[in-house]
Amino acid sequence: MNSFQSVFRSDLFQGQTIVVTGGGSGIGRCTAHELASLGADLALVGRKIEKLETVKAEIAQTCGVKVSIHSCDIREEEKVTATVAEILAEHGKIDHLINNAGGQFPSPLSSINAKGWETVVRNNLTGGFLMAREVFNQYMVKNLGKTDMSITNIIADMWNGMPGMGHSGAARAGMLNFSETASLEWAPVRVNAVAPGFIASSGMDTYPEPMKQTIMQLDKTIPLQRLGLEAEVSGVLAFLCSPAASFISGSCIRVDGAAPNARRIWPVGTGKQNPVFNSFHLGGVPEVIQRRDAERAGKK
Ligand SMILES: CCCCC/C=C/C(=O)SCCNC(=O)CCNC(=O)[C@H](O)C(C)(C)COP(=O)(O)OP(=O)(O)OC[C@H]1O[C@@H](n2cnc3c(N)ncnc32)[C@H](O)[C@@H]1OP(=O)(O)O
Ligand SMILES: NC(=O)C1=CN([C@@H]2O[C@H](COP(=O)(O)OP(=O)(O)OC[C@H]3O[C@@H](n4cnc5c(N)ncnc54)[C@H](OP(=O)(O)O)[C@@H]3O)[C@@H](O)[C@H]2O)C=CC1
Repeated sequence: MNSFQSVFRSDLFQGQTIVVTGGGSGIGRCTAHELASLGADLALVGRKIEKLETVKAEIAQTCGVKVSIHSCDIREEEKVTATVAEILAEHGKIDHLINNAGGQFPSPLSSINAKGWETVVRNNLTGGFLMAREVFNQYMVKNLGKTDMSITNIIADMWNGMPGMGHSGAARAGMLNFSETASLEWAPVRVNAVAPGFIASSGMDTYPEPMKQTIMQLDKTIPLQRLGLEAEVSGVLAFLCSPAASFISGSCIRVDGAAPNARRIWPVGTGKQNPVFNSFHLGGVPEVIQRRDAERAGKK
C-alpha cells in the first residue's frame, strides 16, 4: 500500500521517467514509493523479479503512474545494455537514474579471495558505472540541454575505513570519484553521490551481530543518536532529481546523522551527559565571553 507522504509537491515529477536500481527492497523500494507519489513513471531494476513485482503491485494500489520492472544483474555488461534499451522502448525517455543497487558480504580483508573482491567491486562500482554509461550513451547524450537530467550514485558512509567492509569501501570510494569525473564529462547532466550512514533498512539485516552491536552504541557512534530512516535517504534522492538541485553536480551528500564527525575523543550528546560540553558551559567559555562583553562595554 503506497501511503508514502513526501515533503515535496505531488506533481513534482509528472511526465518524467526515473530508473531506480535495487528498487525491490529497502532504500530503493522506499525511493520508488516516494517518486511515484510525486508523479514519476518508474523503471525498477533488480535481480529478483518477484521483489520488483511486489513493489509494482504496492504502487499500483494508490498511484496511476507507469511502473516497468526489469530483471538484470547490473554486473553483466550485455544485460545492462539490453535493459536500458528495454526501458527506453517502454518509456521513451530517462530523466533521472538512481544507481542504488549494491551490497557485499562482510569479511576481514585477509579472508577475501580475488573472486570475492571482484564480486563486490563489480557489484558496487562496475555495475553502477555500466548503468550510468548506458543511460548516458543511449538517451542522455542525445538530449543534452533539452531538460534537466541527473544520475545519482548511492555509495556508503565508510570514510576512514570500516572493518569487514574493505572491498565495499574501496568500491564506494571509486564510485565517488567516478561521480566526480562524470559530472565533468557529462555536464549538463548532473552527477552526484549520496552516502547513507547507518540506515534502518533491510540491508542492515545482513550485518554480523557484533557489527550491529557496535553500531547500536548510539551515544558513541551517531551524534543524532538514532539510525537513519529509509525515507530520510529517499527524500534526498528526490531532492537531487528536482529543480531545487539544478546547480548541484559533482557533489556527495552525506545522510548519516553526523556519524563521521563523532571522532572517538569527543563524547556526543548535550547537557549533563556530556562532560566536554559541560566543561565549556560551566567553566571557561562563559567567563571569557563575560570579560569580552565587559571590555566592549568599557570602550563605548
Ligand atoms: C556507514 C555505512 C556502512 C554500511 C555500508 C553498507 C550497507 C549495505 O550495503 S546495506 C545492503 C546490504 N545488502 C547486501 O549486502 C546484500 C547483497 N549481497 C549480495 O547480494 C551478495 O552477497 C553479493 C552480490 C555481494 C554476492 O552475491 P553473488 O554474486 O551471488 O556471489 P556468490 O555468492 O556467488 O559469491 C561469489 C564469490 O564471492 C565470495 N563470497 C561470497 N560470499 C562470501 C562470504 N560470505 N564470505 C567470503 N567470501 C564470500 C566468494 O569468493 C564467492 O565465490 P565462491 O567461493 O566460488 O562461491
Ligand atoms: N542500509 C544501510 O545502512 C546502507 C545502505 N547502503 C547502500 O544503499 C543501497 C541500498 O541498500 P538497502 O536498501 O539497505 O539494502 P538492500 O539489500 O535491501 O537493497 C539492495 C538492492 O540492490 C539489489 N541488488 C544488489 N545487487 C544487485 C545486482 N548485482 N544487480 C541488480 N540489483 C542488485 C537487490 O535486489 P536483488 O537481490 O533482487 O538483486 C536489493 O533490492 C545499497 O547500495 C547499499 O549498499 C549504503 C550505506 C548504508
